[in-house]
Amino acid sequence: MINLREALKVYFIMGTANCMKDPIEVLKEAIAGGITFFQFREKGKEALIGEEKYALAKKLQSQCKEHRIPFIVNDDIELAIRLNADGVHIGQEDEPAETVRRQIGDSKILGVSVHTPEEAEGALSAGADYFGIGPVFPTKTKADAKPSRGTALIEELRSQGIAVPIVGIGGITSENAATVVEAGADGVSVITAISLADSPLLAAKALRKSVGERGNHE
Ligand SMILES: Cc1ncsc1CCOP(=O)(O)O
Ligand SMILES: C=C1C=NC(C)=NC1=N
Repeated sequence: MINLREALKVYFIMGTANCMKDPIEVLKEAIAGGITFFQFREKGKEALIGEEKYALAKKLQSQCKEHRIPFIVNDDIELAIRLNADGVHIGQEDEPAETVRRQIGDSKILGVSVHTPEEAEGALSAGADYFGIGPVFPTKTKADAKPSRGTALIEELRSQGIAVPIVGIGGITSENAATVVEAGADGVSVITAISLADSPLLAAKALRKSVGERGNHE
């Protein structure tokens, strides 16, 4: 099993809706820039479905495999199982985490979005391997995102002694990423900071640097 806390440092999430360029090219550059974890999140009105979605996911998964980067699927459990993906990420509105854990088995990674201490409690008892907490900062990428709450919940969970791996998400860039990690997150999860960057490579590099800096605060 990988060291999830380490792997969650720079967690890139994307689907066709988040890219202007070819998603395969965007992921190639993001990997070259140093992302450490990838989630295929195909959502929105023009989202691919069926065999087209599967074919793109397979190509993105093979790029991740080549560079030993965990490949996670958002929401679509069936696709994750068909691909033998490294895991899935689910929200509170999806199937209950207990059900998903049973479907994917214990060796796969289960990520859960949480917005309150109660949701965190529930996710933990369901066997979540990491939490996605956000939106930390305002974001336009997820239309139905809840109001941004900064790092309050991350700090609250850490003060309660909850040690589970956590990534912050929502409006994160290389400018504000360090504050998310300083608040107690193990890493940051981004969509547009990388997917819409002129150079996804340089964007990933800058994020890696800003997250890695926590170690240099000695
Ligand atoms: C999927 C998701 N969940 C909470 S905010 C968000 C969107 C994050 O996108 P961006 O990194 O572009 O703000
Ligand atoms: C909504 C989300 C929250 N967090 C993560 C890591 N992924 C998501 N899709």
